[in-house]
Amino acid sequence: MRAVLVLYFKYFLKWDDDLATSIYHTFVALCYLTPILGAIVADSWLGKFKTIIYLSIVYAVGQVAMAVSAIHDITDTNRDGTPDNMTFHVVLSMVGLFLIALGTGGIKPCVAAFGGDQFGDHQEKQRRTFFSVFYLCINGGSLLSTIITPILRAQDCGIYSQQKCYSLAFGVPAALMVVALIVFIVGSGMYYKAKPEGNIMLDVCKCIGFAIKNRYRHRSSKYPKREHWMDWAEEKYGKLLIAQIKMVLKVLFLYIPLPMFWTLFDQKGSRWTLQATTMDGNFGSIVIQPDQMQTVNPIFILTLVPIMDSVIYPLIKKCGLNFTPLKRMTVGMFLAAVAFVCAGVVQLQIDKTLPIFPSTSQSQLKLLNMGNNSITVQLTGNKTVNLHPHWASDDYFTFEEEQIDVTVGSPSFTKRIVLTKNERQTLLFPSSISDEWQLMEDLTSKPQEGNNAIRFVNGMSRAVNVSVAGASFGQIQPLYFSNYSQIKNGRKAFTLQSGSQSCEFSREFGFGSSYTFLIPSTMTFGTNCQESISEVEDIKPNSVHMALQVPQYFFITAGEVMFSVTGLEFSYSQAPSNMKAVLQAGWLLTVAIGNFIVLIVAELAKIPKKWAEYILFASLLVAVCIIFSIMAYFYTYIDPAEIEAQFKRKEGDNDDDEDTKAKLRKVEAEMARRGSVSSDDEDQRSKQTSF
Ligand SMILES: N[C@@H](Cc1ccccc1)C(=O)N[C@@H](Cc1ccccc1)C(=O)O
Repeated sequence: MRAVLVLYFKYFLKWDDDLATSIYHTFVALCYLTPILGAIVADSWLGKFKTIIYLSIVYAVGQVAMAVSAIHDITDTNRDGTPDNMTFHVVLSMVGLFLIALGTGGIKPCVAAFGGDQFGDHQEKQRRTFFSVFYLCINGGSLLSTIITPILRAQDCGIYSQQKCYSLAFGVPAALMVVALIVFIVGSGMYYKAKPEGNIMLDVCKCIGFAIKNRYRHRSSKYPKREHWMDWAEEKYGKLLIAQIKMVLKVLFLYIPLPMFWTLFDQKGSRWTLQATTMDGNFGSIVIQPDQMQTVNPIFILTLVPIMDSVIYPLIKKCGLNFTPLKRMTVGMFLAAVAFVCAGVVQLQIDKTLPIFPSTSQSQLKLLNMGNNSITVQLTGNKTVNLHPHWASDDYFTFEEEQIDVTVGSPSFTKRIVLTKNERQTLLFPSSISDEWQLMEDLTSKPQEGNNAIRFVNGMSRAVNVSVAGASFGQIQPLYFSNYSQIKNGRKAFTLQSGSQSCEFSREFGFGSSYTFLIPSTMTFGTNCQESISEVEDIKPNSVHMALQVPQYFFITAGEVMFSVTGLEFSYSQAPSNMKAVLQAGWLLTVAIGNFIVLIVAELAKIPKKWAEYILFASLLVAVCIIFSIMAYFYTYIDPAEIEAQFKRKEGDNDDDEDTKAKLRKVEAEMARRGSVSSDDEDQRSKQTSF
């Protein structure tokens, strides 16, 4: 759905680029923030199973709302193919997106934690595999949707008029979501469903608040220190709750540096795609568009996750190395930094091929002879150029002056030309040099999105109409020129028409070039005018191949597998039983914060050299990686189920309260179900050094 969202905003709702991208990013950020709500609902009230079901319904309703909002016929009363009441479509789609974000919040943290719940403590390996499979599924879905949804959107549909079918692109995922929900409900009897234990988040907040207040009240040195600041809640709250809060806080503290990973990771969708627009995407029989390069990430995930799980990790274990989850995450961060170094190196190669555009104190000029005779042109600074008929100077001349004298032919004819600073221009010489000279504004940057910028100069004495599939250059007046039109890569056939006569010529285009085509006065209209048209290359096509981005995608994805898949499993295994979904949401929060940092960094990091920006990001991540590895060094892995059992047992011994004893029996039954060793074994106890 995300794959076509921006296009829906732009072409259906008719929003401009800025509004479309802002709403898109807000929606994505909301999708990673709402898990906090979903997790609180699951852990405190509904339990994970019911939360997944209810919020999947919310999600499906949101998706249906999106599909309905994209039916143009609903408000197309005059049947001209465009909606007549745009407010209806905007409001319905915003409601739809809000419901989807809310639904995502319920599903994402709960599915991961609910999946984890299905495994006992003796099934650590299987649980790890589950998190890998979970990740594979997300990426399989992501890959399929990026391929299928644009195809669905490209279909024409409608009752009164046929338009691009956004409703199908939103409707098919809605239908699939309903099917998935039914499958999930049908399997209900097969799942283990842990019961929620009341409003745990409220208890947690109250307990933390009390500990802080109590610590402040006893700040005087006459009170003995306690091992942990949370121990100041002991007067009012049970040891178990305090121990559980300590577990969560320890993990959350460890999460502080993690958003930096996602800050780099999320830039593959923005900076790396922009980088791809300055590269050549021709892979022989297939041509890759810049934004399609992003699919390399899920493709690599689908191959790297099984390789890591079945080859790399076992191999490392065989070598006798203890590759703990936190070590994996550290290596993952480091690999992401390597990916950015690769991106920097690729950028250096690209920079070498980019044209040198004029600085703020310079202007650049190209000369184009429209006439049928060679001319000699002399420019200020003793620059002399011979221009053949219908020919242009090879490159631009750079000037620091604001105006220059241009002298042509013999007997010579001189004109003073006023140049524009920071601009590129082309000076057109007509056949009869005493006629008016035209000055055209050229591009001072590569055309956007890997497109090619094309324009025509009409050297004929009659108007010519030029068109190409998907673009029209309009009617070009004699001895005048057209505006630029953006065309995609591939072979393009142009039709030139003057009165009842026409002719065609075609040409292959790469990525990111700019051409001026001259229609000479000598051209005769026939079936083919291929030979007659002169072309002037203003900006060379991209020459650094997009395949050079593959190494950076490989490293960032390898980093993602080590960091993200491990992080999901780590968040589950280190969370107390009643806060599993909450810690999953905490993990997703690091993704959300990373997304926000990207927005801030995009504004702040205005380094003129792009390659230096990549290296800066890589260095920042290495610094964060070092901080994280130090924090990880001091982290002690725990077995929350075992700790909880010990506390319950102790509470049960000291307490005659039936409720506590019932809770203890429940925990022990749960431990037995999970196959955990419920013993007083000293060895077991010593495993949890911090508690
Ligand atoms: N490799 C990415 C591909 C992707 C991007 C956007 C949406 C779906 C997939 C990926 O797997 N991203 C995951 C990362 C993630 C984070 C937290 C919990 C589970 C997975 C994503 O869902 O964004």
